Amino acid sequence: LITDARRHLPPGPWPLPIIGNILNMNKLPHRALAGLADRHGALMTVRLGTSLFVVASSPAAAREILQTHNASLSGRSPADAWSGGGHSANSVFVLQPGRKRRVLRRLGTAHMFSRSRLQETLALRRDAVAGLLRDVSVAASSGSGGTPVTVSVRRVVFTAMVRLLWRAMFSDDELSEAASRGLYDGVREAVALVMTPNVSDLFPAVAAADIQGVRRRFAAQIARAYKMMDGQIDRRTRARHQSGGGDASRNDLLDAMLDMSEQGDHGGVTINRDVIRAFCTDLFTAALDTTSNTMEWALAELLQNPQTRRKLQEELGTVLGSKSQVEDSDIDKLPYLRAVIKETLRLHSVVPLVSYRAEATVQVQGYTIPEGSNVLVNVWAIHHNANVWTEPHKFLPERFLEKEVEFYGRNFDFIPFGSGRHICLGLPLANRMLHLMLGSLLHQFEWNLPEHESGSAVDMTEKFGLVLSMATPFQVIVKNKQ
Ligand code: HEM
Repeated sequence: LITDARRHLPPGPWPLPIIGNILNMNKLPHRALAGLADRHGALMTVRLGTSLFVVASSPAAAREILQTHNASLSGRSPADAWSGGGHSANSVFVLQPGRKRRVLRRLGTAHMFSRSRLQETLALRRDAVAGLLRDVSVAASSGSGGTPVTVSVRRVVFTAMVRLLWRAMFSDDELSEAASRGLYDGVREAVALVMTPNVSDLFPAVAAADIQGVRRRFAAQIARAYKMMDGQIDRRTRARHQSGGGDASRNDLLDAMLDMSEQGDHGGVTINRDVIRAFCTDLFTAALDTTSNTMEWALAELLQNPQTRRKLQEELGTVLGSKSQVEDSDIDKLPYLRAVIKETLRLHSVVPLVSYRAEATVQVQGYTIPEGSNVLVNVWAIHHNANVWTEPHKFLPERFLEKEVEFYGRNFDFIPFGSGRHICLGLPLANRMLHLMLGSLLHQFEWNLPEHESGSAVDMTEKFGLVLSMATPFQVIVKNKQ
C-alpha cells in the first residue's frame, strides 16, 4: 500500500497542505494520480516531503472515506491564501467540522436549496433561463450579412447564474452589467490565487511574511466581493430599521441571516456581517465556474457527437413543442437530457479531486491513516475506472438509460457532487439549472463548430484549477432557429 511517489512527482520537499499547489506543477494531477493508482492500488500513500497524502481512487475506498469514516475524515487544510481578508475564519469550504459549519450549511439548505425554497424560487429560474436565451439570441442576431456569430457558452452561463443567485439571495433585480463583470473577475482572480504555488504553503514557518504576496492579493479580491455584499447588507438593514422589520422582509437568505444576527448567539455561533458576506461570496464561488464549465463541456461533446445531439433535439422537440424553454416540471419527461447531463458530469468531472484532513487516526481497508494526513478522493479516476464503466473515455449518454445511477452521494461509482459532510450544498439547484439551461439552449438555437474546428477534433485539453475547464477558449457558432 505505502508508495513513495517522489520519483513520479516533482522533487520535494512539498509539505502538501494544499493539493492545488503541487498540482499546478503537475499539470493534470487527477490524471497523474490515476496513473499511479493503476500501478500501486486504489488506496495509496504518497509521501511528499514531510506530509502523508492518502489517495483513494476506487468506489470502495471512496465509500470508506466519505461514508464509513467520514466523521473523522472531513477536516480541511486550506491554502494560506484562503486566510486573506480573514476569509477562512468564516468560509464554509474550509471551516473545520463543528457547529459553525453545520449552522451555515443548514441556513443554505433552508433558504436556498430545500425542496420548498426551490418551489418558491421557480420563477427566478425561469427568468434566469429566459435571460440566458435573450442574451444568446441578441448575440445570434448581431452578425451582419450572414457572418457567423460565435459565443462563449461559459461566459453567458456564468452571467445567467450570477443574476439568478443575486436575486435568490438578495431579492435584488438590479445587478448592473459592470457589477456582474466585477464579480466574475473577482471570483476568477481569487480562485487563481488559491491555486498559485506559494512558498507560504511549502514552509508554514515563514507563512506570516507572505513572501509572494499571494494572501495580500487574495484579500484584495475578497474585499471587492465583500464590498458588493456589504452594499446589500446595508441596504436591507436600513430598510428593516425604517419599516420596523415586517415590510422590508423578503424572506430570502439575507433576511434569514440578518434575523439570526439580531438574535445573538446560536449555541456558540454568532452570525455577523463577516459571516454573512463570506457565506454569500462562497456561494458565488462554488456555483459559477462549476455550472458554466459543465455546460461548456456538454456542448463541446454534443457538437462532436452529431447523432447524440440530434437525438437530444428530437426529444426536446417532442416534449417541448413550441415552448421556448425547459421548465422544472419538464425534467422528468426528458430522460435523454438527463443522461447527457450525467454523462457530462462523469466524463468531465469539473471537481476532479476532493481533499480532506484526518481529524483522528482511522483504519481504512485495513490500513492506518494517521491523524493529520491529507486525504484525497480522486473522483476523476473513479469516473474513468474501466472496472465500473465500459469504454470509460467515450461520451456515451446511453449508458445512463440502461441503468439508473444517481449522484446524490450514496452511489460511490458516481460522485460528481461529492458525498458525506461536504457534499455539494448547491446540488439541488445545480441539478435543475444544468437541465434547464442545456435543454433550452439546444431547443432554441442551432449550434455549430467554427470552420477551423469542424475539420479537426475540438481541442478537449483540460486545464486544472479549483474547477476543471477547457484549456483552449471554446467559441461556438450560434444561429436562431428558422
Ligand atoms: C455542475 C455544478 C456543480 C458541481 C459539479 C459541484 C460539485 C461540488 C463538489 C464535488 C463539491 C465538494 C465536495 C467535497 O469537498 O467533498 C462541492 C462543494 C460545494 N458546492 Fe458545489 N457543485 C456544483 C454547483 C454548485 C452550486 C450551483 C452551488 C451553490 C449555489 C454549490 C455550492 C457548493 C458549496 C457551498 C460547497 C461546499 C460544501 C462544503 O464544503 O461543505 N455548488 N460542489
